[in-house]
Amino acid sequence: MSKHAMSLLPRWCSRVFSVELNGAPFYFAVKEKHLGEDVPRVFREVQNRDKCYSVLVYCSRDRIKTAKFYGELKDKLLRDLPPECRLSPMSSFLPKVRDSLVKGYFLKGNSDTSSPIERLLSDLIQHDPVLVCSYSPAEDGQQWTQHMWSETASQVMDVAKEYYVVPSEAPEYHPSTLNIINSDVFYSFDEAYDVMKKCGDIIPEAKAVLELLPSRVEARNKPDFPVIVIEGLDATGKTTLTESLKDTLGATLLPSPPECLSPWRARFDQEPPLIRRAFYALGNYISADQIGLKGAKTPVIVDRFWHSTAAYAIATAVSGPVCNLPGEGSEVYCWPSDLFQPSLVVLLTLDPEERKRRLRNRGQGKTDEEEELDHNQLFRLRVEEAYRRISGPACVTVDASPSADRVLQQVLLLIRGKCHL
Ligand SMILES: Nc1ncnc2c1ncn2[C@@H]1O[C@H](COP(=O)(O)OP(=O)(O)OP(=O)(O)O)[C@@H](O)[C@H]1O
Ligand SMILES: Nc1ccn([C@@H]2O[C@H](COP(=O)(O)O)[C@@H](O)[C@H]2O)c(=O)n1
Repeated sequence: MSKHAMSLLPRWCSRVFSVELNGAPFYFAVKEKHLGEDVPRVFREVQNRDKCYSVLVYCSRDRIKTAKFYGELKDKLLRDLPPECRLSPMSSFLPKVRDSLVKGYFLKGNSDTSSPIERLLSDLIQHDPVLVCSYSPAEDGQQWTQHMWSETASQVMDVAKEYYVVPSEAPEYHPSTLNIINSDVFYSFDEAYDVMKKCGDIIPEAKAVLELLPSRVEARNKPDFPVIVIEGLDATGKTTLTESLKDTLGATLLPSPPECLSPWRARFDQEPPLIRRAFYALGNYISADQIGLKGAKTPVIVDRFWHSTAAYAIATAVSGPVCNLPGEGSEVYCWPSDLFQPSLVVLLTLDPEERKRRLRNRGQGKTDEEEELDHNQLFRLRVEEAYRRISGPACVTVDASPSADRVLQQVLLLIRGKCHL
């Protein structure tokens, strides 16, 4: 067994395992002795002929490689596994222990597919950073056991220990919340920069992004003029409002991510969350630099900023209903201490049906995340709630359903109240 896999073992019996079936998580744990507990739900409906496996990707020191490999693993499994084999997202974590989450996949096959599945897993365990387990009924035929596989110099064996699987309670928050900090959301320039720098060897575009970054964060003075950020889901009217604010206030309008990143955006949108989110986080620091420059001469209006970066990242990392999000007041919602704080952040909200109507009328292409917003009402609710929970500055919500002019007047009132313009 590799030394990385060994490091997962000392607290193996304290770990909780989660398998996501049709979007709902099922939790189980393992025990060395069986004390008459139930069979976990995820195994209850498994037929006698079925066989189950887990493939967990343990985190090597190279986070970039691990993140890339996790995405590639899914493609490989989908491509090489027999079509009858069912693949579900899986994770394992130590409750309440930060950064303890490891992700992977749960496979369900049957006696006809077990040989090709096992051949593929044997190959994986010898070449890739994975920990493989198989699950089978215990001798009494009532319980299920987990067998951990181990690779030796020449073969793969289901070695080590046999554990019983038992039901486990759902954690208070979604397990993904354990790893959000500095993997999905970056709280300092240095953390995001570090990821982008390490990408340089495998993603040539990363070098071009690094060259665009300001040399020193917070190097500029605080802007003399107010800086107003407009946030909201797509088609809530940000572009319409920011254009009007620019004209009415004689302000400078800055889009986010900044225009200089446009050539690289589609490239980074294809990358796993660690890399993609580092790209957007760095975009905010470039915007902050531009804000410092322009804000010395005019008020500045920014179309999206940090709220968008954090809210979309948190809402994507966590699945299921809004109650799965990290609790209100969690450090996950804190503003990065080294990032410029705008004078006012306005969040435009809109009834989902009206938003869809505006999207249809506009008739433009949509990004995958925008498609997701359309199809997945829970995702939309999680993004909106994450927006509301971010603090330092918190956003002020404005109903965007009245006419464009009424929305403009409403926001001007807020700006005049808060920014003395
Ligand atoms: N208050 C409003 N009432 C009715 N229609 C509006 C209003 N504001 C904007 N629209 C229309 O809704 C559509 C979406 O608006 P807009 O492009 O400003 O949204 P957005 O938030 O910038 O979207 P995205 O983030 O996807 O760029 C446009 O066709 C726009 O003309
Ligand atoms: N500061 C920002 C701005 C945007 N994003 C991400 O971009 C997507 C929405 O942008 P649109 O141009 O389509 O409005 C969304 O996926 C955000 O995650 C960001 O992260 N930070």
